[in-house]
Amino acid sequence: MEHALDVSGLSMTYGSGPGAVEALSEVGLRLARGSFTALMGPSGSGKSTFLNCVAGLERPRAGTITIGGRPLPTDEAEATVFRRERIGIVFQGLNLLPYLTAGQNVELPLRLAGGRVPRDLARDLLEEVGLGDRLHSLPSELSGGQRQRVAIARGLVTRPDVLFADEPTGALDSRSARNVLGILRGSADRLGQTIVMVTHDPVAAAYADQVVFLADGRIAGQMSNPTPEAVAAQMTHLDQLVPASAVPTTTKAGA
Ligand SMILES: Nc1ncnc2c1ncn2[C@@H]1O[C@H](COP(=O)(O)OP(=O)(O)OP(=O)(O)O)[C@@H](O)[C@H]1O
Repeated sequence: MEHALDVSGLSMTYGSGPGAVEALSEVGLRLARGSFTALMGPSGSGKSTFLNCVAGLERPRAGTITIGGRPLPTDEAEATVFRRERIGIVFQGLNLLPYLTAGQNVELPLRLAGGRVPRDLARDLLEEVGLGDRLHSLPSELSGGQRQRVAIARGLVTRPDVLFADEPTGALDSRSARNVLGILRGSADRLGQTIVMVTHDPVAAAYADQVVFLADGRIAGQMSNPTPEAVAAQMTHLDQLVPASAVPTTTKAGA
């Protein structure tokens, strides 16, 4: 079966010599299409490094990354095009452009890719995230949670093979966070969108089909059908987990 994301032997080292930091060692992961995966682990365990590598923003030292059945290009220019067309990104640093409306922000990845922008696409996507009436609003006129929902709509606009989200609810109050998580859950269920979300929050992780745990740059465990209680318990025992011997291969819930 072709996976939405297939990563093997992913290793990443920062720096060189005695001060080198091995941020990822031999990480492997396979994700089924339409699956929603939470990536968790202690601070410094390699979560951001993993996301940056698989999203083509950083180049790993070793390993292969296949997205939607196609290898992530190693050439910088080709990787940029691949990322624009095949990968959705909702990262902290990638804020909305303040002088563009919500609708224009959503359309931006398609415009940058030089593609035709279907007339009602931005409105439809904003409706999908509950903001159908804010097409013409500037980011400054929206709440933090609403801005995050626009960022998700923008991440979905190219119908990417995988949507990567880094702490998408980190800065939100619990009501807005639930709203955003419900939208991610709905994108997986209704649109068949494959999602990988980094989070520190067991409640957020429980919205996913499965949780993959990282510790010291290695896969340290996997949990299907997570509950907040089970995730929290696992997090407190992460250092005692035996590293997973097989490559975690996730399936969609109930699949
Ligand atoms: N640009 C960099 N240069 C040197 N070391 C780095 C760099 N980025 C990350 N690291 C190191 O790599 C390791 C993994 O970092 P990473 O940011 O991926 O962890 P994380 O799990 O995302 O942490 P957090 O939850 O705190 O965001 C850490 O030891 C970190 O100090």
